[in-house]
Amino acid sequence: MHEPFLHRNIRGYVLTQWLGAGGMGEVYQAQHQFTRQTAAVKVLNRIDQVERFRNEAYVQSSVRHPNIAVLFEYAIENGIPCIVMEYVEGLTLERLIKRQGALPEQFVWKVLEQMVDAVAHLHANGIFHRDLKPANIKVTKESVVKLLDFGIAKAAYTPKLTQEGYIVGTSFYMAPEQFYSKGSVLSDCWALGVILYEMLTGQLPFDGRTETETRVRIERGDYMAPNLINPHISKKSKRLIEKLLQVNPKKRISAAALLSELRGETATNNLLHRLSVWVRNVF
Ligand SMILES: Nc1ncnc2c1ncn2[C@@H]1O[C@H](COP(=O)(O)OP(=O)(O)OP(=O)(O)O)[C@@H](O)[C@H]1O
Repeated sequence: MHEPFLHRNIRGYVLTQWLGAGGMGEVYQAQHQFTRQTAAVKVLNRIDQVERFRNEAYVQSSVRHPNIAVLFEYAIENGIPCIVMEYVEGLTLERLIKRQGALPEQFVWKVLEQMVDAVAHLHANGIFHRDLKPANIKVTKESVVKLLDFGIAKAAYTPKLTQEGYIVGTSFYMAPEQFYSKGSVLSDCWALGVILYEMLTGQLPFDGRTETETRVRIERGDYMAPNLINPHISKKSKRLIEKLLQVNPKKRISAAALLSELRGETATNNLLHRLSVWVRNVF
């Protein structure tokens, strides 16, 4: 394994362990030489991705939420951009589902509520994540959820990162409208529906033998009823999946409305949520 930055010191953080490599760079676990604070350091290894990397840092630093990994700093070390962020222990939801298959419904609800809370917070701040998938979500031993990856998130100041017609996101989790470059924050809600289905059944709702077959199924909203795979799924979960996997984004439930529903709140509270967002924006 090639681990070019292992043992290096980046802004006082000594890189102690290689965690993995993503589309843009290598991620290491690190420890601060004086404070002993643990961090994760992402080192850019594709110079053509520098705009995207900066965007990731910009988006991640502009939000503060208990279910979103905190960015500590953006550093340039010997000309190489690095992101120093909160280290999140635990497993990605992807590993958890691969290991366990369908997850217990009570646990799924706990995970879902935290995911939706984080996504509603992003949306309230004008951020569209665009790449929600189990590999970008970590769950700790205490069942705390953290969103990790903001590489292709879109905020108001995000530069145009993709070429015209280039599809952004991972196709299994993509909403129908994203194939036509018409994605919006509601496309994140579709991805939440796919993730919810996967957590409850251990299977993807739209999984064709080819990319085209997957796309056709997504565009038709053609998925097997989740209770045919897992008969223990409650009616409430099934209804939520239906509300999220609506082909027409106008008919899809928003993250804020879903959060209220999960918390058993009323439409009044939904209004209060919108009011608190408005107040935050005034300040
Ligand atoms: N803050 C973090 N704390 C702990 N582990 C992390 C953190 N950020 C990333 N990782 C881990 O590092 C590895 C690489 O992450 P990275 O986000 O670069 O890639 P990816 O999600 O696999 O791919 P891509 O960026 O292309 O979607 C993954 O195993 C990921 O779980």
